[in-house]
Amino acid sequence: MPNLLIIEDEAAIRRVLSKILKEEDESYQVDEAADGVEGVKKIKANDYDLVLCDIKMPKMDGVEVLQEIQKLKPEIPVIMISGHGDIETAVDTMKKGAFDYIAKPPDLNRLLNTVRIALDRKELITENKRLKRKVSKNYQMIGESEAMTKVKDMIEKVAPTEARVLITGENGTGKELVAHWLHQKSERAKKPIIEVNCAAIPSELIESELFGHVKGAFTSANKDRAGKFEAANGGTIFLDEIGDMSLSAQAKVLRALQENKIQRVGSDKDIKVDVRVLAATNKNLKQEIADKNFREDLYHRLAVILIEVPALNDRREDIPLLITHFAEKIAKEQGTQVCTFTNKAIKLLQNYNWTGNIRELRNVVERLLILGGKEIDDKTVTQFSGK
Ligand SMILES: Nc1ncnc2c1ncn2[C@@H]1O[C@H](COP(=O)(O)OP(=O)(O)OP(=O)(O)O)[C@@H](O)[C@H]1O
Repeated sequence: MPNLLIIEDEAAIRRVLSKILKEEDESYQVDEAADGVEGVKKIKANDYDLVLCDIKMPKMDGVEVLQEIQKLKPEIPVIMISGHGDIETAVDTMKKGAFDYIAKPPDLNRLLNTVRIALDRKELITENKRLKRKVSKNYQMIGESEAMTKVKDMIEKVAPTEARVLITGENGTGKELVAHWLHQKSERAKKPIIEVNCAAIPSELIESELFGHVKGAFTSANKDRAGKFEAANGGTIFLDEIGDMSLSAQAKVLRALQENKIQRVGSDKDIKVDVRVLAATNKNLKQEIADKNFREDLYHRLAVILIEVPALNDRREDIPLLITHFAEKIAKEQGTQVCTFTNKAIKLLQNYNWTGNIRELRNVVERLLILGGKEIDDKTVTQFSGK
């Protein structure tokens, strides 16, 4: 239900605006303030999705109110209402951050349109914030073992630089998580991180996926299309499972890294790109080089910094923390109660041979939560863990 506030000293205009808005949409909750001071007080006390604010008012004028809102709650869009004499001021308020302005007497269509657009934008901003919070929660990195501390320290050091990083480690150890942290803690964090799973894309499509193509480059290319490198411009590209990339794609990636230029498939026009490259693999690339499956020159370009993510079996001391973390997370996702694990149950899980690493540990915790009840003991673990 959108909450709107009208700040206007002329009672008649306040009433008209309020009526128009309520008639337009029954869900609009419209509140009123008779001057700037009252308006600011209300904004401090309540959550509004939109403020309509007159410019000329006694006590505190609209420009001051706007500045106050931007200090208090900058996410609220403000639409200024201007009289004949203050159109110039109204235009000026837009430079100061007002969403828009409408002239008195208000044109109905224009007013409703502006209100709708402002509310949509506010919703997008809120949604965006929520998603960002969710993403950063999802990418929590648990672990205080020596091995994990080393990884975290390395991330802190390397993330703000432009260095390319090769992340190695077994499946499910958290390589993708490391890549996201490197991006989030870099200057490029405001731009996207684009992930490409090189193993999941057929080799004949990988070049077009990475570099895009022009119409007619191949049978199904019915229009020009940008690739992932262009999409990541200004940000980061994360080439996951790079050990599975075809040799011809490797040659093109090498060129992109050497020259910061790419060409769409089917075109010889160079496109400049500014992309930081992070790559990950669970393969032993040195062995792949020896077997002629991976280019040595590309390896050296990619592995400026190497981060090796330890296997879970090499950092068992993190297992109790991870169990609690996943137990809480899963309970939250499923809306169930958080369950506890007895010391014996934790010991048992600590001593397993984890071949699927953290991903496998999460699955086991989930299975136990579903089947085991409120307290998980060693017997339940033996019964249900499926190990
Ligand atoms: N240190 C950690 N703390 C909490 N969760 C983690 C940690 N490391 C990994 N995870 C979680 O474990 C799962 C697997 O991690 P991720 O996908 O990063 O592994 P990966 O090494 O990239 O796997 P793959 O090689 O299969 O692509 C994800 O759900 C991730 O959020």
